[in-house]
Amino acid sequence: MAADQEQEQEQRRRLLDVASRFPLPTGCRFSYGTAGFRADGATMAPAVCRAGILAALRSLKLAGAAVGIVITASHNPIGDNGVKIADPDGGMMDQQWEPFAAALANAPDPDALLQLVLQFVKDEGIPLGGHHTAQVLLGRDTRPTGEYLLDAALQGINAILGAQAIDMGILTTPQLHWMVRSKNKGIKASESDYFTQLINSFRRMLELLPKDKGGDELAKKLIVDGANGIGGVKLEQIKAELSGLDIIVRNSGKEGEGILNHLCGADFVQKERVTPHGFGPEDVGVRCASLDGDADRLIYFQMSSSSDNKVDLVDGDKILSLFALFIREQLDVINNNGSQVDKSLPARLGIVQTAYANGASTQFLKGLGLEVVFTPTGVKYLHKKALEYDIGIYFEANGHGTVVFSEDFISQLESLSNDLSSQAANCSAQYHAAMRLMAATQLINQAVGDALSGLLLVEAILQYKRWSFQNWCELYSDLPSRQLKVKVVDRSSIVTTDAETKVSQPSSLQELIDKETANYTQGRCFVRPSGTEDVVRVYAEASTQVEADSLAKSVAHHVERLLG
Ligand SMILES: CC(=O)N[C@H]1[C@@H](OP(=O)(O)O)O[C@H](CO)[C@@H](O)[C@@H]1O
Ligand SMILES: [Mg+2]
Repeated sequence: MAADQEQEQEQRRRLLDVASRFPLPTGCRFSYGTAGFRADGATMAPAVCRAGILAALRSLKLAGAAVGIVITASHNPIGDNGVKIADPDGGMMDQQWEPFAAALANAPDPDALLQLVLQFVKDEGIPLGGHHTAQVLLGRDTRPTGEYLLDAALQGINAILGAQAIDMGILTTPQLHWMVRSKNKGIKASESDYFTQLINSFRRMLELLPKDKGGDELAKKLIVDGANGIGGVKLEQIKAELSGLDIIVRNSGKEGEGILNHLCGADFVQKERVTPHGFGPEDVGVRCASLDGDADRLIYFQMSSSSDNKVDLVDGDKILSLFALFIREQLDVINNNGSQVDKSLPARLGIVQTAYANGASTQFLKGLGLEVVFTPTGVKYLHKKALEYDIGIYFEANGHGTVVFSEDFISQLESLSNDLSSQAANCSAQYHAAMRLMAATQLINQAVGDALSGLLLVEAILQYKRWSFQNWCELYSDLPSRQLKVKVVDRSSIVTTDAETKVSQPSSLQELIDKETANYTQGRCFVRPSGTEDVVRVYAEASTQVEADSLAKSVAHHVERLLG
């Protein structure tokens, strides 16, 4: 008993101590946004330290399962930084904990922080006091404030008795998520295990290419814009082992090559529709890809003319469409093979998009007979929805996305592959389709969207289909669209519904949007408060660029007038 009381005292002392080492500056307020906390890197230490406390508590609550912390601000400017927490399955932290995360980050003084933690552990039944272990894996990107913030996170984790922090080094966001997921599955979880899995499954995909299709070989050259972030660094490490591809990394993050996310990266190229820094006329006609600063976003592009720097863009919606076509094709081969009717693989395939998905992509996917559903913006919503299917494919237009397979589906696929491999059928189309799906489950990062693994799956599928960039780009034509940002006094005064496609408050705003939209052919427009910036976002689509611009502009005026 006395020992228990001592432990309890020690726990309180540690929490008070760490909170006084990272005081919250007056007037500072953190909100848990679409992807964790994000702000000027120099101001982030209190929030990151408290995220460390939170991650350790989360691990304690979940019987010591490993939880992850990534220190990154993704595509934001180099001066910013942020922190995201990964749950034991490798996905984003359970949303039910977000209010506590925000309250903890904003606790005004050490005593308030202690009381908050004590109340929370009581409510949640978390075994505080050092009798149980907790484990937190940490990773960070290449930002200059990363090391200092990593130390703040370590101090936060170490303030919880029984918690162990493991620094996994400088990583892409999806690498850390993959490590957390693998560790909790009891499989090898180091960086070299991650690379081996990617390289081997990519090789298997190429070994399974149809030999009899004919036609031109796909150009092997691929130029990757690494956004001067961590993704380019990692790709440089493995590119020599990727047979069948000739990868050139630009904006690779090497000293002197440029500034993180500045005039480069997936966010820049997708929004501006121009070439990133470091690309020029000699690259016309070459397949190119862009990653974002922490390599969880992927887009493709190609320059079509040397007279300007405009690009043809393949965004997340088209990557999703490519994955959907490929997976559906393999399922069709497996299930419609006349000679093996007894061997089928029933699978519910679901496509998950947000309101930002280009309307043409949704129409294309629905036209294929696929089930398409919508969630609010943010991977945490999309991923969760995708898990409801045997195979769930989700992407945001900006290039965040992945494919998830249910455990049940994977075990059925495994047993089907085993059955077929032991029969004369092992050279059949059905067997190859099953093997391709198996390789895809290994290649794609099922924890979270991953630009590196996504890129390799794209490349394998393009080779499988013998599609050039142009073939892919012409799958459907994007509807012209426009995104605008509006500064308002309080963006939280806008409340949305129906996966953010409608405004419920102020109600007069939705009436105005409807009235404006009705004036345009193929018009679609919605507004929502951003979860990462202090702005209201306006999105509009219409049959011409001029109309999309004009619709966005008139709705932005209404937002300004009502809330500015
Ligand atoms: C329109 C848009 O691109 N929104 C982005 C952006 O969220 P906002 O809540 O819109 O600020 O950042 C998120 C995190 O990176 C990303 O998931 C999302 O897609
Ligand atoms: Mg990112």
